[in-house]
Amino acid sequence: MKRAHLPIETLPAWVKLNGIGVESVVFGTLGADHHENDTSGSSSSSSSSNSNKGTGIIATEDRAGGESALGAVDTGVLLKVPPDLILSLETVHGYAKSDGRLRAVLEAVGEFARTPRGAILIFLLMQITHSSPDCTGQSQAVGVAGPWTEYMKYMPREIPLPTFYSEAELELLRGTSLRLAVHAKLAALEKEFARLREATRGIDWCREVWWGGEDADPDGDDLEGDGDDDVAGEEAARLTLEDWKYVDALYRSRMVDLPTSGHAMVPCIDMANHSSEETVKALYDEDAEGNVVLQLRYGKRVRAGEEVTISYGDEKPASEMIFSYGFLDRETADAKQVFLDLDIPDDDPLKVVKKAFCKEPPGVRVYTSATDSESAPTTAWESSIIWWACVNEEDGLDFTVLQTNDGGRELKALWKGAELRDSAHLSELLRADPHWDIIQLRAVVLILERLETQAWVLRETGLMVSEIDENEDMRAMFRPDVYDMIKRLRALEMNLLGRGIEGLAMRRDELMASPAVSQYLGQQQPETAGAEDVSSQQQSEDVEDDFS
Ligand SMILES: C[S@@+](CC[C@H](N)C(=O)[O-])C[C@H]1O[C@@H](n2cnc3c(N)ncnc32)[C@H](O)[C@@H]1O
Repeated sequence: MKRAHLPIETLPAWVKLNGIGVESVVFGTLGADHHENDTSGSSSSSSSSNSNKGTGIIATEDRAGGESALGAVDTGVLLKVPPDLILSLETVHGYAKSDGRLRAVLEAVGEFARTPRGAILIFLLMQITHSSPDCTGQSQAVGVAGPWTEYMKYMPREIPLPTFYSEAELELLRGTSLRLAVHAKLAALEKEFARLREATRGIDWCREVWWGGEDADPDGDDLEGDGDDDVAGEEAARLTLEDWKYVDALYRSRMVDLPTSGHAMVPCIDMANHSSEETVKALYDEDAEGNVVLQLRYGKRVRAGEEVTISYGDEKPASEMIFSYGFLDRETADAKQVFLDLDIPDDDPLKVVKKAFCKEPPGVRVYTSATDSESAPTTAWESSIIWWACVNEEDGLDFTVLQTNDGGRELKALWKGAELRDSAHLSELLRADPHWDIIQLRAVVLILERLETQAWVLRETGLMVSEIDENEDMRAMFRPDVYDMIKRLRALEMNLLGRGIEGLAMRRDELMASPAVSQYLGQQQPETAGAEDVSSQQQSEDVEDDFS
């Protein structure tokens, strides 16, 4: 669906009309590296720059948060957005009270519309539809237009999130933790969009405006049984998966978490770009009247012409910054976290029941646990599924089916007779078990293998990246900003994996030397050979067999 856009220079009129308080700032287009006192509005994208920042908030005069000037304290308030403009689960349902069309769509999608993301995405989609050049003459049919219908025209034409990467750019993610996340997200978006279509094509205006009118089959019946009805409908549809990806990307990159409104979008506040804690100037908050304010931090100064930034969260991993916001700060020196998929092996006879108990996503999180300027950062890992993967019936894990009072049946998991509540409870009991070192060693070996595989893929696909580096024609297939950023992500994640592997290998060696493990390995030898006869070579092979 085509979208309507307005130049950012016309935003002040919208701001005034809607009662937003603005003090000492303007909205403007920025280059990637906007410098102090630079209001040139350039949008340079030199090779040393980060991706283009788009629109931002720029100070028009010198201000100092919390400091006294002429006897009055500067509260540092730069923007004040009234509560009725906040887009949250509650306000979307508020709009729906006086807009039957919106209400019908929210009702049709059911549970999804009772989440902030679901309600807001549908609302945004309706605003885009209202002003789309594709729907001229039909906007009456789409329900009530409001301030957000106009505000949507100031949203970026393109959003640099990975859900919009080309096939070639997605290939560059191979070996990074972002690849898994992006593929899962794309699959989820496709599913959501199919459900939206299914749920709303029975609504007259949706069928007419979104799904291609008569070609859209309201009953989902394919009378000829050749699948053509659906295909024809999809081809004629004005609303496409790209539109759904667009509203999802808007929400992801502009959503704020407010103390009372919860997950919400706030016009104008969402024009604030990010900078790291050292250089950040402002923060957002809700005041006593429910307004959302953008405010200078206490003791922070801005000078006229300088960009006013907020922090999107300095603790966020590199992959998450790219996933949610589409950029990676130049100063980022650590991936901070890598999440890798890791599951119970298929040949585990208890896999199905174990998975019924492990509610957490099957994977392992490797993260930087401590940093100091003196030594290399240390890493740690966390995984719930690993404890289910490491123990079996012969160790003391058991599953049993109990008859409930109402005649139903309930599956129970037990560790050495004690009923298990969840993964955390299993891990707690394992830590207190006399065989803890042995179980731990199995976990460490499995995680080490997973990290080594990931590092291997990253290294192998790194060869492909080196080839692209050497070949201008190949490089032309990528947007320079995206190419450069993913190369940095690859290097950061390789560094974190390397540190993780080193730490785990050391831990494996420590555990192998533990008396409990030596004794256990001794017991695994044929009776003729005493534990002392087992050479270290043999022991290491046993560990490979027993612990992988
Ligand atoms: C909340 S919006 C900020 C307003 C946005 N620049 C616009 O044009 O509407 C977040 C988006 O701004 C961009 N952005 C914010 N801070 C950035 C930075 N430090 N470097 C590059 N892009 C940035 C990213 O595209 C991000 O997804």
